[in-house]
Amino acid sequence: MHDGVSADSGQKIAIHNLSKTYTRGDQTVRALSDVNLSFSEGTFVTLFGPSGCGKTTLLRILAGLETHDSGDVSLFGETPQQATRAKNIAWVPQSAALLPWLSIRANVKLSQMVNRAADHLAGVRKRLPEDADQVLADLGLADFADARPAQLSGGMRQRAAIARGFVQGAPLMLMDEPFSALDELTRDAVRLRLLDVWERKRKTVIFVTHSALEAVLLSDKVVVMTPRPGRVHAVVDIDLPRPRGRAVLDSPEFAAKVREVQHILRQGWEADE
Ligand SMILES: Nc1ncnc2c1ncn2[C@@H]1O[C@H](COP(=O)(O)OP(=O)(O)OP(=O)(O)O)[C@@H](O)[C@H]1O
Repeated sequence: MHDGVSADSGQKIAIHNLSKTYTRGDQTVRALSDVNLSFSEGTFVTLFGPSGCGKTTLLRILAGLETHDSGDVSLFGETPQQATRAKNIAWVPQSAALLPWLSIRANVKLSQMVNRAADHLAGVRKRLPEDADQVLADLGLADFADARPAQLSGGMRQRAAIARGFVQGAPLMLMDEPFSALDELTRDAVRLRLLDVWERKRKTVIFVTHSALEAVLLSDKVVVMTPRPGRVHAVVDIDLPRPRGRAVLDSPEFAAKVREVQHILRQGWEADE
């Protein structure tokens, strides 16, 4: 365990002294206070903590969807707004948000086509091609590529949304509790699919969750956040070997790491009391 570190580099995600206050009427909420984090490319990072600790606010700032009051964010040398304009961020939302009139394949390829068109207009180098059918197959959707979203279960639609994120070819994927609407069994299965595809592609991912188990299973680093004001309490390295399949869920090392993360979160709460 170590504190969040600050650094700035074109090869990193670097967040330095980031603060954000919301104002509603005469009330203010300090959603984020002095957040410092730094991650290298290809890291799977989870923002973990209870409701109201600023996870979504931080993710939305990284995505260029929310402003911040002070501090700096560098996404591989770009501001969030520059990265968004250059289509260098893929956003995987809580609900799949697929276009109902398009097939799953067309949904997944749409953002890829939009991104390529944007690259062409901007005169920038083409991004690495991702084979949409292969990514759909990797996520267990090969037989549903021609189906419409309404013909899929919730878990399958969420897998399609994840496939769309990978296929976009953006170097950074931001995932806002993408499994929160799924039942526990489906959630387990989709987590393992995501893990499998990510371990082969190693994109930089920042993932929001309330679940210590999910955070430990997926991540290289778990950012433990505490509320009032939202801030980083600790960054925990998850050094469990990869690839991590279903078997890791039953290992004592996994259980110990989940307990460690939960304990660190409780310490953060108790320090506030
Ligand atoms: N648009 C807004 N206007 C005012 N306050 C807001 C707004 N968005 C978030 N907040 C407040 O900022 C704080 C952090 O909210 P945020 O949604 O980022 O937390 P979170 O950790 O993602 O919570 P959850 O896990 O419940 O989604 C909370 O106190 C919340 O009420």
